[in-house]
Amino acid sequence: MRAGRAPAWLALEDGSVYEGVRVGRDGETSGEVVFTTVQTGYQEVLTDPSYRGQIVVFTQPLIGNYGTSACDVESGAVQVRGVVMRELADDPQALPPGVGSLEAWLTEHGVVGIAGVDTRSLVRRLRARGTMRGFLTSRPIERSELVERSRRVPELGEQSLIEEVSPAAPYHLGEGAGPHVVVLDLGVKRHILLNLVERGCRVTVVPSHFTAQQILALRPQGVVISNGPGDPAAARQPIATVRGLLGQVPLFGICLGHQLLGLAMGARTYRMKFGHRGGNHPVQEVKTGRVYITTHNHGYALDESSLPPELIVTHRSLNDGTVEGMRHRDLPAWSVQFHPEATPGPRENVHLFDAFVATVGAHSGAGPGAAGSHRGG
Ligand SMILES: NC(=O)CC[C@H](N)C(=O)O
Repeated sequence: MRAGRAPAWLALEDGSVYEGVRVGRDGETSGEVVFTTVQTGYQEVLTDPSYRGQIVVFTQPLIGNYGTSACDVESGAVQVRGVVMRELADDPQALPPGVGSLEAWLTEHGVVGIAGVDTRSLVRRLRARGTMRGFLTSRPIERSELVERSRRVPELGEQSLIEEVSPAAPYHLGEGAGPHVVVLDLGVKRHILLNLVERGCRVTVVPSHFTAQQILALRPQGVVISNGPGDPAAARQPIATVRGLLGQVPLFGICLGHQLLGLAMGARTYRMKFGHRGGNHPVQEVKTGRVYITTHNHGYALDESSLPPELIVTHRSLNDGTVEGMRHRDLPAWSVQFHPEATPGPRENVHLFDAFVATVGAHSGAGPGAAGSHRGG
């Protein structure tokens, strides 16, 4: 990292303050401080709408070493509230010609960041005490005031994060000959949409306030309930929507969508101590015993003891036993807590999109989603 950078500070609600150097925009920001163990894929993380409201700490000590690209984004904006790293790779000579630097990209997107932080100690603290709220600034402020500001940050459940990332109006993608799939967009990652389009689906993306009736009126053959930010239990309208869709059309829930499927059926979610975020989480498929290395980004999970008997657990985390996937015993509805689109991360679960598209095809010809009754997506 180049010398002579301006200072910056990160304060946590437990009273600790980390000093480092400023990266990105001059200014201040605040949010829930979480860490991810991805080794590559910093742009995918920073643009994933599920991180809305959060300041992300990278455990990988060197960030930015392969620059930035327009393909590696999960949405049109940087979604995190702030970024924390050990070392920023900021030597422009080290990048191939034409490849932009991470710092220029962060500055362009108005992101406030800090580097030079002992991220190992910070992550150990977050693991020991649990996720905490934080305040990040490049302006010198009294230490007690820094900590006080971190304590004033609203909890995720008190913020309308889904509304911030969901589109204002429906839109269409894909012109393939495959099924018509509606995506309830609660902050969907771009690569979930691309996986559907690549499989020939005609996709209608709808805003988070769409009701089950509005969605069924579009005559979908399948519905994907997307990932998204915040506390799932606070997402009242989407929970009601999932309840109304269940049994009417095949459903596939991803991450937040998985939690909402459980909540819609009366299960409970809880806030995890420090969550799962990374590209290296082992998940076991219950039926086969097979272990997959998967991409995660969740701070909440379904309480297995609260699941109704109709919901069968299909996947569990090998790190801590968290429910990572489930299916409905009788209806075409299933979900995963991890990210099958795998951006960033191992692609070994993209076959779940094949399974969904095949199920959607198999259910066409009966009910409101009949292929022949589709009026154009
Ligand atoms: N990636 C997601 O969809 C995250 C879901 C939810 N906001 C959580 O943190 O658990």
